[in-house]
Amino acid sequence: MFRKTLKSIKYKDGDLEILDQLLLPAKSEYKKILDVEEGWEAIHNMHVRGAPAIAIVGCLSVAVELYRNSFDSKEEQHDYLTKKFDYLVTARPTAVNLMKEAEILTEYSSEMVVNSELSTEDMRICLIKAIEDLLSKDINDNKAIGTFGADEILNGQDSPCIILTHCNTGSLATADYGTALGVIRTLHERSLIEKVYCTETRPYMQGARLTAYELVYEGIPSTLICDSAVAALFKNAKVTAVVVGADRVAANGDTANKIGTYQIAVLARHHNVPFYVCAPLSSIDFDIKSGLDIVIEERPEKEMAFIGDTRIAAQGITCWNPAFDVTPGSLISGIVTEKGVFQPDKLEDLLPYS
Ligand SMILES: CSC[C@H]1O[C@H](OP(=O)(O)O)[C@H](O)[C@@H]1O
Repeated sequence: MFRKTLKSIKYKDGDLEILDQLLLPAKSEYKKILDVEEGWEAIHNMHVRGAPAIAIVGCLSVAVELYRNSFDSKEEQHDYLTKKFDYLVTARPTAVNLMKEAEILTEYSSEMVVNSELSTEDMRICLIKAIEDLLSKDINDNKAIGTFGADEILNGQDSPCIILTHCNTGSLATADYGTALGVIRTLHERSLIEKVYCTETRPYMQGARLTAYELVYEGIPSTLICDSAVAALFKNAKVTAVVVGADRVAANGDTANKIGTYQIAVLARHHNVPFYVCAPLSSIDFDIKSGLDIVIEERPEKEMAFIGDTRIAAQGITCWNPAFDVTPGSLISGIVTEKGVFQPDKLEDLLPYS
């Protein structure tokens, strides 16, 4: 029986399962994550994907191990945690969220090592709780992004919107509700969506397989388009705004996001369509000055040259398969975060929150 769900992550008391997104939309099956190694593999092979979901599943896979283990000292526990996160962050290089959460948790752990009032067991319990809290924090952040983004797009008007989105930034890319797709959900909750257009998003097909699945599941009026149809859409439809996610935002507002985002931003500028990046603060990397310094992951040729087990590209052709591209801040109308909407060149205003 095909049981529809949008819950990308199921977690309770040290038991972790992920919705296997390589099987969607045909199959809705959960995959157990029994340790950090399996967490790394699920992220690296994209059984789970999406910058926030990657961070949450990575951290929860550490919580799974902390649940099962006990330690002879706080120093031993800190070393264990550090080694696990050093390994996890190698699963995929572009999204910054997991790296940031790893830094925060490792810092928290080192503070507990020197806190004589805390036992080794206290430290283990505190670390597990800090990781488990990421789930509810992500959902709350996404709801705030949804509200700020919807208010920004509406700009005081109350006429239904036509929105274009790229890739998947919904419940399947986060703990729930989503970032850019969270803005769409908020507009839909206010009955202010006329139509959502989502791109297929080759080659992993996040749009056709995941975003379309979420939009249909929520009953949001929507249409799927080829990645190559965006210019024609802007020419033929009055698109109110484009909303996309982010994997890493540099200090100057340049944003790495799914491949194809940059060309949509160029087209949006040409057609005077507002273009918004929607992302939590954990996607902003103030240590990176500009998009030039963002590492862009290249995925295996097979993911581009095949659909399932069927080869679609001519034998012998080489493929270039970057998973992301960088949109310059100059093409971004605003960066929608859980703290509000910020101009790409004014992200330093977010530093007090970071
Ligand atoms: C909620 S941000 C999701 C972000 O991650 C996606 O990449 P991938 O599917 O390869 O993990 C895409 O860039 C989305 O914008």
